[in-house]
Amino acid sequence: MHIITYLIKTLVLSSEQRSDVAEMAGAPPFLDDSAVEALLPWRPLVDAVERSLADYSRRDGSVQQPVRSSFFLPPGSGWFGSMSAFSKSADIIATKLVTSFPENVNLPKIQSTILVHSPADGSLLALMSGECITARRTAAASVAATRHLAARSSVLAILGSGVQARSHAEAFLEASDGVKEVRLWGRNRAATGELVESLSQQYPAVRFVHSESAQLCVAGADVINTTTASPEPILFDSWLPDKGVHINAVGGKVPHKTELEPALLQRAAVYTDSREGAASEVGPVRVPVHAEVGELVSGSAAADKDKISVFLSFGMAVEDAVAARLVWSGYQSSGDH
Ligand SMILES: NC(=O)C1=CN([C@@H]2O[C@H](COP(=O)(O)OP(=O)(O)OC[C@H]3O[C@@H](n4cnc5c(N)ncnc54)[C@H](O)[C@@H]3O)[C@@H](O)[C@H]2O)C=CC1
Ligand SMILES: O=C(O)C1=NCCCC1
Repeated sequence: MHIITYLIKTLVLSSEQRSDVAEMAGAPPFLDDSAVEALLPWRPLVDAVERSLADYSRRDGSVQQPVRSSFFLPPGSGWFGSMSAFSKSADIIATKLVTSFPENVNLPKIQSTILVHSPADGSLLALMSGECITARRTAAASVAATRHLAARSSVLAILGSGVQARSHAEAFLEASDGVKEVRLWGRNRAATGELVESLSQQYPAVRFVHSESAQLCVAGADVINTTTASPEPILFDSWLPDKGVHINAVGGKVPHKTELEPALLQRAAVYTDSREGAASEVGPVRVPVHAEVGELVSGSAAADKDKISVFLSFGMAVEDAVAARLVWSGYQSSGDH
């Protein structure tokens, strides 16, 4: 449904008037999260995000993406970010307006809307709810990084039990081969139990473990995904071996990466999505970046196999753009307009 149409229909008009407005032509459609979810299959998304990382890292103009602008809202509990990118290969411009309100109870803590523009003539093509895209493209970036950095993905550990925890479990199970066991630990025991139960029903062939502690969860895991909003470290250096583990560090206190103990970051080989993004948001612990994941994808840099690897995922607008392209193309060919 068109967003202007929707707003007018639901807020102002009588039922007869509503059907007249529904016929109004030319307004860009608004795709809500259930529409987006139905048009965003995992494997094409992971492939598209992986390619977007490589396109970005080439710095050849095929991706235009300024560092996102953001600000905190007084009294400091909220954050607003504006992130735009053009992707030549996806032939799209996308702008995501995103907020983080960690104290929200009845609303998602991360909320967003995406505006999709045509690079051919600048017209506004569509508006999309950004929550599903954010959940999925972030997990897709972790799967893409894991493809290039992990020796194995047989045992997966996920710290956290929220939106990103679920999307990471789904992304690995849908788009990564060889996952046999998924362990989950979350500070909120009840929410973690519910997530384990729900995933067990969704993927009956996979072994899910509700871990008693974060340390037990990560012991012996091949891939660790940290997906909490914790402002303090939840993953510690002494818990992990010298090498043979890959970590996707996704969460933290927005916008900084705060989930990993500094000693762990300092001894790991650190990778990121964007050096510029990392430089503006990494927080107080400064570590050298070995490579961007996109450089690994394109082969212009090689992974350091002698160390634990950490992918510091800050989130990039070009990931939203290629996800929005999949949704938009699916919508156009669905006949649902
Ligand atoms: N890198 C990226 O591109 C993106 C990163 N994020 C970040 O990922 C994190 C998770 O986001 P969502 O899953 O959407 O949020 P959510 O609110 O659905 O889940 C947050 C999880 O963190 C846990 N948590 C909160 N405080 C904690 C603490 N002090 N110690 C341990 N666990 C704690 C909660 O129990 C919950 O399991 C956030 O930090 C968010 O900013 C979100 C979207 C994109
Ligand atoms: O890239 C994103 O989208 C986000 N990144 C940091 C936290 C909020 C959402």
